[in-house]
Amino acid sequence: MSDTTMTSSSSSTPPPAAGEPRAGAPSTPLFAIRPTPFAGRAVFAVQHITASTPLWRATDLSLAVLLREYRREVCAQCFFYDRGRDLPIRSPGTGFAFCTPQCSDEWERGNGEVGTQAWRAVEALVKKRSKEDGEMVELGLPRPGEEEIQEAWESAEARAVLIRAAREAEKPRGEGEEAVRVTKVHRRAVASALQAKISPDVMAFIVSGVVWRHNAASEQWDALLALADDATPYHSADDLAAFTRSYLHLLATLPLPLLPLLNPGTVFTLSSRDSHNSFGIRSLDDEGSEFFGYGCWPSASYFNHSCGPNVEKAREGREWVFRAGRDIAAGEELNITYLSGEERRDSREKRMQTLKRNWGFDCGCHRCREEGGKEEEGTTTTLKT
Ligand SMILES: C[S@@+](CC[C@H](N)C(=O)[O-])C[C@H]1O[C@@H](n2cnc3c(N)ncnc32)[C@H](O)[C@@H]1O
Repeated sequence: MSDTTMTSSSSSTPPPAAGEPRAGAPSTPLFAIRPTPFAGRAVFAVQHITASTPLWRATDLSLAVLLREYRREVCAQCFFYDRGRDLPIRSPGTGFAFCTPQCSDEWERGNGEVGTQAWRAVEALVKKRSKEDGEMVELGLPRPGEEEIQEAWESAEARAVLIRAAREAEKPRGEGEEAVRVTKVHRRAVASALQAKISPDVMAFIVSGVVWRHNAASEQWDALLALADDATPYHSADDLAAFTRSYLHLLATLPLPLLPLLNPGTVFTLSSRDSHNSFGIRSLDDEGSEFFGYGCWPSASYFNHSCGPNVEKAREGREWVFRAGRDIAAGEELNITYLSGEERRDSREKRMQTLKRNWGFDCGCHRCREEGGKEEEGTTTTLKT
């Protein structure tokens, strides 16, 4: 695979045959994952489940972005939030805050030495620059198509080659090894990447994903690859530009051991899986009105959405727990809701718009079909076994 191939990404194991479980998919005697006619795979009860039964606990957080504006108030490890108060422990090097020394230690352990160094490097460069625009996602702009995405990454990679060569020169040379020749052209490529406009939250997305991949076992990467993907994950041309710019900036900045993983293939794969699978990390009271950021828990990403869900989900620190919201018959599809508390009360039309805008699908759940007066078979189905 070339570094700029956007349609696939290397997996360490061959894809499973039909009917075989997917890497990282949840496995329990209570439910099974099966294909549906119109909504990809979904989760189906394989036995009668009584209300409140715990169904699944997702502990497999992969990449996560804590928006920069919340970094003093939300614990970077367990996402604890004290109604806007600054948290007691602050890591000046990385800019993250923690609720306890244990959370701070766990965060460092999870990121490892190289990961912690990477976050320090990013903080040092973001701190030097005022927060620049480019973080706001303008809605309603056309999304870049596959060709535009491919071209943007190819053009970024042409510059990346020069930056990589300049960074190679930082490596200590062994005896007899020829020194890398860095010319004006290389230095200009590095300087221009460093001067480009910065997008701190996009940078955080890439760093989180690349550090996670660096530390993850190959099965964890396979679990991410197994998720539903989005071939056009960028909201707008500006969003795509923020990604290619941040990629070059990070190439000029991150610790050398991360550079082999920092390539268009990996960065695109992270966006393509994040797009249809991330969960918002929100405040736990007030119906989640504060949006701190988002993260991807591969094992939690097999539940389809319903506007009248039968499964309740709740975040407990860094984990998600799923429980039956009511009695569920064997064969019924298990659905969560992708809508926030407020959005759930919206009209059918508004809910459908929100889901289309944020997730890119036309909701085919029972509630939407009933409210739309449609009789035909929709996308949410019952498993007939
Ligand atoms: C988190 S994934 C859920 C699992 C996914 N169906 C799969 O095959 O991996 C979210 C995607 O599932 C599909 N989906 C989920 N709920 C749906 C619904 N109510 N109607 C139509 N499609 C839905 C959409 O393609 C959406 O982007």
